[in-house]
Amino acid sequence: METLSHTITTSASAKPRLPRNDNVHRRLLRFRHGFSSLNLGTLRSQRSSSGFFKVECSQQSSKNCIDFTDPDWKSKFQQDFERRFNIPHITDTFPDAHLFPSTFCLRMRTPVTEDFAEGYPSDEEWHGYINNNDRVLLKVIHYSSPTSAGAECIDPNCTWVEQWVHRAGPREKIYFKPEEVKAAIVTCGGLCPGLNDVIRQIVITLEIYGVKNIVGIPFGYRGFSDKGLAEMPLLRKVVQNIHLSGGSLLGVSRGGPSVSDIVSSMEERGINMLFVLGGNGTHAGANAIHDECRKRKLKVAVVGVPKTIDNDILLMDKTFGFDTAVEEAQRAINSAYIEAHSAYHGIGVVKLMGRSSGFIAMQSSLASGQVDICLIPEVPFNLHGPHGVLRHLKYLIETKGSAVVCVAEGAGQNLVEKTNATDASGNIVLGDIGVRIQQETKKYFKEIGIPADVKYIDPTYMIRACRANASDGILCTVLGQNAVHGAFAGYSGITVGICNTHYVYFPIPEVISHPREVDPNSRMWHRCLTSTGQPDFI
Ligand SMILES: Nc1ncnc2c1ncn2[C@@H]1O[C@H](COP(=O)(O)OP(=O)(O)O)[C@@H](O)[C@H]1O
Ligand SMILES: O=P(O)(O)OC[C@H]1O[C@](O)(COP(=O)(O)O)[C@@H](O)[C@@H]1O
Ligand SMILES: [Mg+2]
Repeated sequence: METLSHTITTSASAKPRLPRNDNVHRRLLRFRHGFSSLNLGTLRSQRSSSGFFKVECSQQSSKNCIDFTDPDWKSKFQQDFERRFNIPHITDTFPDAHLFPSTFCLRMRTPVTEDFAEGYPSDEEWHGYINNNDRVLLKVIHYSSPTSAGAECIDPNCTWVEQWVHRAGPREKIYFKPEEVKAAIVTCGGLCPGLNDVIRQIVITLEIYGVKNIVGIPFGYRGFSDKGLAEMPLLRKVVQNIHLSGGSLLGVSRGGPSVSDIVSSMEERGINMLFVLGGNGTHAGANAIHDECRKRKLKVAVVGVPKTIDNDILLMDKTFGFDTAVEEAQRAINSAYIEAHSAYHGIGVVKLMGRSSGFIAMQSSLASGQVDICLIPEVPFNLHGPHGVLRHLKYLIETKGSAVVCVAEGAGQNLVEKTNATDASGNIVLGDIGVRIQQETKKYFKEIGIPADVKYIDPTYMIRACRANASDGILCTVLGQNAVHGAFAGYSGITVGICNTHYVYFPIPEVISHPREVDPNSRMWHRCLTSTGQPDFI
C-alpha cells in the first residue's frame, strides 16, 4: 500500500499511559499535537526509534492525506476542502433542471388563501437573498503554534489555512414550483428539546413559499413502511402551538425499514422534499436516501436538521436542544448538591446523557459550579487506587464535608460489565456507570470506616422531554427556515448548522464521519477542570 509519511518535529518524550485502542490513541495524538479532527481519522502514528512521532497517511484508505513536504500542499488542501464541502445540487443529476424566481416573498402575507393563477408575487428588488457564492469561515482562530491550548492544526507548523463553507438562506432562484411540491417531515432517534419548534418552522416557511401539500411521517423512518401509520397533514394552524410542549408531534423511533424501501415509499407517495430531523444515525439514513434518489433519477431534495441532545455532530457551534438540556441538567446537579450538602458526609452522583461525548456533563458542570468531579467518555479514569476517583472523594469528604459527581453515561465503560446488546438502530447499549459509581462509593467508604451518605440521581429522560428554552427556540427557528430555503434552492444531501454564529449548509458526510467529542486539550475542558478543581484520575 502506497503511503505518504513525515516526522513530526515535536518530541514525544512522555510515554503514553493509556491503553492503545484506536479511540484512545486518536485522543492521545490530538492531546499531544493538537491536530484538527479533520485529519485525525486519517493519521496513523508510531513512536519511532528517534523518539519522535512518525505520522503516516495511507493514500488508499484516506481522502485527507497531505504531503507537507510538497510546497503546494496548502492550495491542494484548500481545493480538496472545497470539493469535500461542495453541497450536492439537483443540477448534478439534472443539468437542465428549470429554475424559477423565488416565491419566498415577505410582502406576501396570506399565501395559503391566495389563488396563484396570476403567478406568485415576487420580490426581485429585495436584497434579502443569499448569493450562492457567499461563504462562512469554518475556523476563526489563527493558532501560532501547535502547542497553543486547544490548537487545531492541519500541518505540524499550524499554518493558517482558510476553510470556507456555504452560507445558508433563501436564494433568488428556486428549483421547485411550490404547487408541485409534496414535502414530508420525519423525526428519528431519541427525543430532544426543540423538535416541535423545527417542525413548526419548516411548515410555516414552506407555506410562505406557497407549498400546500405538507405531511408528517409518524414515528421516524418506521412511518414509511408501517401500513398502520398514516401520514399526518400539516398546516400552519396544526403546528401553531406545538412548540409550547416538548417531544415530537410526529413521534420518534429507532430502527425501521431499509433505505430502498423508504425511497420506494417516497415515490409511491409523491414526496419530492424530505426534511429529516435526527442525529448521526438519522443523517446517515438521510444521506443514503439522497444517494438512492439520485440513483433512481428522482428530483428530490433531502435536507437534514441535526438533532442531538449529546451535541455530537461535527463542525457546528452546537445542535438545538443542547442548551436546554444543560439548563435542565443544572437543576438535577443543584438537587444533588443540596442533598449532599445537607447530609452528614453527603455524596451526590448525577448521571447525564452522552453516549460517546461528554458535552452535557462538561457544560452543566461548568454552569452549575457545584460539581467536584466531572467524568466524561473522552477522558479515562480509575475508580480505585491512589489517584482514583474514590480516593479523591475521601479527600473531599475530609476537607469539604460533601461532594458532587457528574458523570456522562458513556464514561468509564471499561469499568462496567459489557452486554454486547444493541438497540434497534444498532447503537451499543451502555453499562450503567452511574449505578457502578454509586455502589463502589458506598463499598469504599464502608471499607475505610468513614460514613458516607450517597444519593444517586438519573434525570436523563426528564432532560430530554422538556420544551426548548429561548435560545434553542431561536436556533430551531433559523435552522427550520434554512432547511426549507436549502431544499427550494435545489440542494440535497445537505444539513443545516450554526458555525461561528452564522448559519451554513454542510454536505451530510462531513458532519457525521465520527461523533464529535470533547477535546481533552480544549480550553473548555480546561475551564471545567479549573472550576471543579479535580485532579487526573489515572
Ligand atoms: N448507517 C445508517 N444508515 C441508514 N439508516 C441509519 C443508519 N444508522 C441509523 N439509521 C437509522 O436512523 C434512525 C435513527 O438512528 P439512531 O442512531 O437511533 O438515532 P440518531 O439519529 O439520533 O443518532 C433509525 O431509524 C436508524 O435505523
Ligand atoms: O433510551 P433511548 O431512547 O435509546 O435514548 C438514550 C440515548 O439518547 C441519547 O440522549 C441521544 O441519542 P440519539 O442522538 O441517538 O437520539 C443518548 O445520549 C442516549 O444514550
Ligand atoms: Mg445517534
